[in-house]
Order: sequence, then structure tokens, then C-alpha cells
Amino acid sequence: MNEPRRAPLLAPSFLAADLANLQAETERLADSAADWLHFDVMDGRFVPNISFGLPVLQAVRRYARQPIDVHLMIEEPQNYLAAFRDAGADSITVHYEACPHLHRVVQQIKQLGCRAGVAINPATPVALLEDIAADLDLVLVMSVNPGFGGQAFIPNTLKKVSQVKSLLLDAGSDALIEVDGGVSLANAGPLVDAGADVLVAGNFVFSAPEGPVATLAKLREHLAAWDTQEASADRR
Ligand SMILES: O=C(CO)[C@@H](O)[C@H](O)COP(=O)(O)O
Repeated sequence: MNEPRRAPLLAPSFLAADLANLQAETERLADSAADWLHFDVMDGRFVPNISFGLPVLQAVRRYARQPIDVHLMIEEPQNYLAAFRDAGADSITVHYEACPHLHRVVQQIKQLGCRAGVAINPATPVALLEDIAADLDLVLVMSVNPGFGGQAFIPNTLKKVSQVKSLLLDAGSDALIEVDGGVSLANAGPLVDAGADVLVAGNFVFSAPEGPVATLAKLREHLAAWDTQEASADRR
């Protein structure tokens, strides 16, 4: 018999929130279906866009009830890890492509007491994570090219998520698999089937006319129904 699978975690991305009302945005997510709050830091060098950084994270932390999942789309992330932990990060994800000394950076994140994640861009092969997989708490598969919200989901991500799942199993790692970019009702179920544990969603959640709380609830219900359908298909 198949083991029941974990319900995926939902992580709304603050990049798409109303940045003029961050206190209200954070407070209204407090009792929502959000499991984590996803916080995208962009430096204008690793990615062609600049978002927000430490003071904004500190401000969000004051009102947040959920763990904060910091995604550093920056060069030389090793110089800022302690500062992001002190500002309120619970997990810190750095990019494979930004870290020539990735093993050291991952150990530094863990020593700070944060969950350590590594992100890969859409064109980065999953196999490059082979020698770091056993050290990771999280693998973030980018399903768009990083730098901007509101982009279209890249379908090849489904294959990459399955590859990450196999790689982690082979490494004996129970790291979570997170998917980020263009996530919506159209791809959430297949992503979970492929092995995703954490779904990041920005525009789908914050731009919906019914608002983020109702949209997260809808996503949660959709995934529960999807899971039930899958379970009945398995029993057939
Ligand atoms: O890291 C990024 C973009 O670089 C993402 O976290 C986006 O913020 C997700 O936004 P949507 O694609 O869901 O709008």
C-alpha cells in the first residue's frame, strides 16, 4: 500500500503583495492557508531586478505568524546570511549559480539555525546537485527565470521536479522540494504528483479578485480534491 503523502505547503510570495500595506498584507495571511511566507530578495546583479531586503524583512517579521522563507537572488549571498537570519528568516535559499563554494554556504546557513535551501534556474541541470543533495533541507526548482513575478510557468519543470525527487531519494535526503514561478490551479496538482512539497505562488494569490485568503483556501481545497482523486485512481 502507498504511504499517504504529505499535504503540500503553500507559500505566498510577497513580491506580488501590496507593498504599500505590508502590515495589513502580513496580518491578513496570519489565519490563512499559508504555511510559509515567501520573501524574494533581488539585487539587480544576479537577476535584472531589485526588490526588497533586510529592513523590509524585519518589518514583515514583526507581524508574521508563519515561518519566513527567504529566497536570495543575489550575488555573494554568503556575506548576508547572518543578517537575514537576524532580520527574521527561518529558511534561507541561495542560488546554485551564485555560489562557487556552495557546500560552505550551505553549512553556514545551517550553523545559523536556518533551514538551508539551494535554488536552480530553469536551465541548470538537476544532476549538478548530486554532491550537495545529502546536506540540503530544501531544493527550490525555479519554474520561471528568476527576477520577476507574473511570468508563465515553464512546463519542463515537471520533469525537473521528478528528477530532484529521484536524486534526493538516492541521496537518502528528506529535503523538501519547492517550486517557484507561475504556480496556479493549472499546474499545482501535477507538481505535487511529480514530488513538490512546497508551492510558492505570487500573482495567482495576490492578484485574484477574491483576494489572497480566499485564493489560498481555494488552492488548498483543489489540492485536497486532487489528492483524493489520485488515491482513488491508485485503488482502481
Ligand atoms: O522568485 C520569484 C521570481 O523571481 C517568484 O517568487 C515569484 O515572485 C513568483 O511569482 P509568480 O510567478 O507566482 O507571480
